[in-house]
Amino acid sequence: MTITVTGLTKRYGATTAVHDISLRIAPGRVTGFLGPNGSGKSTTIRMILGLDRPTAGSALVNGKPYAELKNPLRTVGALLDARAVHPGRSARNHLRAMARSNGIPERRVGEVLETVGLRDVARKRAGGFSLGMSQRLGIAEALLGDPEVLIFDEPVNGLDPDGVRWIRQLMRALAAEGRTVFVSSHLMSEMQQTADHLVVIGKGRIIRDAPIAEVIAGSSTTAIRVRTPDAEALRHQLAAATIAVSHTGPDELTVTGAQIERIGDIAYEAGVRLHELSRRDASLEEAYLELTAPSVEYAAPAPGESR
Ligand SMILES: Nc1ncnc2c1ncn2[C@@H]1O[C@H](COP(=O)(O)OP(=O)(O)OP(=O)(O)O)[C@@H](O)[C@H]1O
Repeated sequence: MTITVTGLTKRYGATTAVHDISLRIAPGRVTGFLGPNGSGKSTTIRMILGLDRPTAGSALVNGKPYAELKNPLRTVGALLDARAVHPGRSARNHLRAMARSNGIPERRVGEVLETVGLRDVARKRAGGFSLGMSQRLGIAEALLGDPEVLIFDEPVNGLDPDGVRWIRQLMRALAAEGRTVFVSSHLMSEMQQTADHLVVIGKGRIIRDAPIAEVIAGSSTTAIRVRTPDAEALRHQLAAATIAVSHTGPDELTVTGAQIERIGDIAYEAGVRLHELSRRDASLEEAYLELTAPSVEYAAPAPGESR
């Protein structure tokens, strides 16, 4: 099942939270949804879930607006920031009530409690849960209807390293089962290990919608290092091919903005001997910060720097 967003726009008075975005979020992979604070991620997710009405455009799940889905919880499972669990209710009773009112078989309650690791505390009051346990209960809710589409808004908030790794493995497993997994996060190192595809948004507009490998390769901090006894000769050849050399040492060059194969070919054709030709990939964090720098609304000066 695909999430299809077309020309989606949301205005709150004078603020345009989401501005004419179009996306196709495909099944069988984890799509990360990234963007600075206030860039419109939650607003977009709320519109996909029918919790907010678009000013213009549409957000469809399997071709239909959320409100028109026959069995919404069995189609789309979601974990949002704010969850409302009656604090006096046990996790099990809470899930049972949800299952009952949504035509979900009761055996799913035991299954999801097992999946999220809350089986042993299922009879305890949810009000006494730690942040991490509440987060797991929210995920149990999302999984309850065994939906094909899963949307997680900041799922690793408050989880310890073990919980963070568990979420990563869960999302990978859900995508491997062919489900559509859409997840927002501010944790770049985590996203780098979890997502196949990224949507980056800034000030309500799409900045990038591409496989994660492309996003990283597109960063100017992805560089190629060349070691050669003929550095000067190679530098001339690269300049002639308008390839940027960012650093030259006595027997080495650092090159940006070119494919490694191209550099190897240029060296070969010029008869330049290479002792090393290697790529240093940018981290997702570097690529992300570069992409979103113009869209950051709430920037603080760097420590020790005045504005
Ligand atoms: N109910 C609302 N009324 C007025 N403005 C709103 C409302 N909801 C969101 N906004 C505004 O819309 C913009 C986008 O907010 P949104 O919460 O979607 O961003 P976000 O990317 O999820 O941010 P964060 O990473 O901080 O959670 C912000 O400028 C926000 O102030």
